[in-house]
Amino acid sequence: MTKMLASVRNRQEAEVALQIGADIIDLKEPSRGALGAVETKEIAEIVAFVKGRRLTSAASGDLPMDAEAVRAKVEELASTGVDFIKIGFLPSERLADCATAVSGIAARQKLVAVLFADHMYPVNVLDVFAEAGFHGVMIDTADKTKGRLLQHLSTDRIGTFVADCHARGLTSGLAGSLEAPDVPRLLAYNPDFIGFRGALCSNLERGAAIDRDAALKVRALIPEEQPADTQSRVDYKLLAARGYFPDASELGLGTDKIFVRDFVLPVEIGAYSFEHGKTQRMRFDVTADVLRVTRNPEDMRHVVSYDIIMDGIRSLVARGHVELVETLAEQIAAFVLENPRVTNVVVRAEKLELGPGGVGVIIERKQDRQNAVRAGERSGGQAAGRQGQGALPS
Ligand SMILES: O=C[C@H](O)COP(=O)(O)O
Repeated sequence: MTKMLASVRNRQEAEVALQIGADIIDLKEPSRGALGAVETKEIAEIVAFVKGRRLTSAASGDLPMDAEAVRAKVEELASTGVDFIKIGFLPSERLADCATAVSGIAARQKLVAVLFADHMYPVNVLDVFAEAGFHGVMIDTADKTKGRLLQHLSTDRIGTFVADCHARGLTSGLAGSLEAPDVPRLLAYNPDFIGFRGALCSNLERGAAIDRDAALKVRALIPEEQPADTQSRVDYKLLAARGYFPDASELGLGTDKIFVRDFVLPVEIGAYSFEHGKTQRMRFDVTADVLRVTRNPEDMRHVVSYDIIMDGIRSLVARGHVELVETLAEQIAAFVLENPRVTNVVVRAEKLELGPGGVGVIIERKQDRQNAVRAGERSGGQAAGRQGQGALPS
């Protein structure tokens, strides 16, 4: 399951992170940059205060790409007893040397490399960290004034990054001025953790103190692991009030329809030879019946995001040439129905360049409850198209 990482700057904030149930308490001083370090002595004190109740991590500071400087700082942080050390890597011809310089430490301490979505890296960058024995790799943004993670990387590339990490035995993390609506979109790709600072503060102001209510809202968007015995005596109403919807059909609130209309994309599609090796415009309309989970929808916990449908269509289209519109329509329907809250979906897939008007297909598919429960149990997330290489800007 995906864990929630909360970046805190001191013990008071660590206490709030503990109370709201963050899975990883990450020590970072936001006024000192994207990976600003908290004083080492304070890190040790906060780790002692947390006392194993949660995982802890610490940011290394914005280090120069100098092997000895990186090694010395990481060694210093390892003495604090923190579970993970996050080390920022800027693109540099010395990046591999810096990673290798801490491989000895990686044998006894979990190290997480942080790459920045607003920088460009060589395509083999994940291999460097896997070979140096890193525990994981995380993408964040370096310049917090220049947009959210999803403004730098498409969900498709994020999905590829997560899959590429997993293929190398690395855990994967995502962060970068994330906001609440980003969360379900990112959960769909099953990253190992998602990290927040700004979203935990009032008005998304990452330099301000953590706001308990804002942090609780983010927490509620990321399903928590339930103790094994909760299944038999689960109270759906209570869980729903806390933001978890293991089986929304139990709530008896019926369904609403969400839709994506006139979504036009260039697609490699067609059975004719003249349709190969090029794209043609297609229009997609999708309407999904979604089980309601509350009478008063107020935030992202209560909805199925139409962004996820658009992300899914983009990912499926990015897989490459498809012969038939029927095939693509089925794939879109299957993807939408992977969400356990969707009971029915209508997909209209239309080629726009073959006739005087559009040509295509409309299909309607229903949820198979058995499959829905299995899909929900599997991951709590859904994603289409996790293929390809080079997820990071290169
Ligand atoms: O490690 C995660 C970060 O602290 C994210 O910070 P941010 O949400 O302000 O970009």
